[in-house]
Amino acid sequence: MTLLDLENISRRYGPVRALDGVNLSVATGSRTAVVGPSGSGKTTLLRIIAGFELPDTGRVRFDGALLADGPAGVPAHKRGIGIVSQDGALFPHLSVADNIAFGFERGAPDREKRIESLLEMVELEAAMATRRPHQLSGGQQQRVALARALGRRPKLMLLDEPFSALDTSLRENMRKAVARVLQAAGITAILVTHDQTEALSFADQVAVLREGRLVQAGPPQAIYHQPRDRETALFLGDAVLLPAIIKNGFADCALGRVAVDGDHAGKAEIMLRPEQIRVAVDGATPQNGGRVVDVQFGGAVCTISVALADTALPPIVLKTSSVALPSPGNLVRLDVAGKAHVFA
Ligand SMILES: Nc1ncnc2c1ncn2[C@@H]1O[C@H](COP(=O)(O)OP(=O)(O)OP(=O)(O)O)[C@@H](O)[C@H]1O
Repeated sequence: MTLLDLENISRRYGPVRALDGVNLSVATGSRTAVVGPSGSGKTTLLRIIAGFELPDTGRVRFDGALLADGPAGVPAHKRGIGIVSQDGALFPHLSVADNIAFGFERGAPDREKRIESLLEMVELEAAMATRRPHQLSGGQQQRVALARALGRRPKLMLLDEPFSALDTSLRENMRKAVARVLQAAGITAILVTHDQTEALSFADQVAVLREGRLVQAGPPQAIYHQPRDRETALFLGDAVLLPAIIKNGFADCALGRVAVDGDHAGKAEIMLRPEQIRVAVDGATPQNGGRVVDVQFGGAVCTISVALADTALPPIVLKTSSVALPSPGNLVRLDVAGKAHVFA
């Protein structure tokens, strides 16, 4: 079932088209991640859903109600949509408990019990309730911000880069914790992030914006392996791009004969994710491999550049483990796993 439906949303700021005809559906109970380069319209989209901004044209439907129809709309505080921002935006002069209870309806019964259960939900100790925000770590502050937003019992939670101020390991823990909490509470979520890995691991739908347009939306695996175009492919991760001739489900390219998706025939560009190409130091011949021209040791994941035989293409960049790492000058065998993607 659809909880949120964005229909042809456009928004301009003077000459800037922040959003241009965006259509997006969000299913009840799902997690959507919105990604895109800086200035592509992510925050504007979130603010339009929250009700802090109204579209120039287009409709926002939420839970059976029309929240915005062009510049006419329901105000943010009447939408029942929660939001957690980058800095958490806690009230510095209020205790954790008072911050959390801020969202409760006036004279709410069971105040203390609800605070306690929200703290538990976001995995914070009850003893934290009396602290002030400045006495908490960044991760703890974000958990309180999430508890405060959950306290309003929203059907939809908007997460605007809520992990970006945290360091890498804490980020990952928080992302998992937030996903767990939202799932347990049955709350639909939309996350805006700059971090592609975060988007791909958090969401069951990834929406890619570019210059105010929705380029592609779909499950993370599909977006990653079958991106609409070269730009989206490179935005979401490293990619090996090769010219090829396609025939009967196979591509002839500088890596030899490679299975491809789709039913394209003729000249095309194909894409492989580097992890689809296995590097072996044994059994290499010029027909099934290439020569290592550069090795970057990186601990668990190392990067090697390989010049393919009989081609003027620049060396391809691959990832490999530090075990049996080749050296520059070695001839290596390259085996492709899975199918290459063809840009139609
Ligand atoms: N209030 C505003 N007035 C004028 N221009 C604006 C305003 N808000 C956003 N813009 C412009 O609209 C475009 C989209 O901005 P938006 O903040 O939505 O992008 P974003 O994808 O969230 O970017 P970032 O990743 O850098 O946060 C940008 O070109 C921005 O400069």
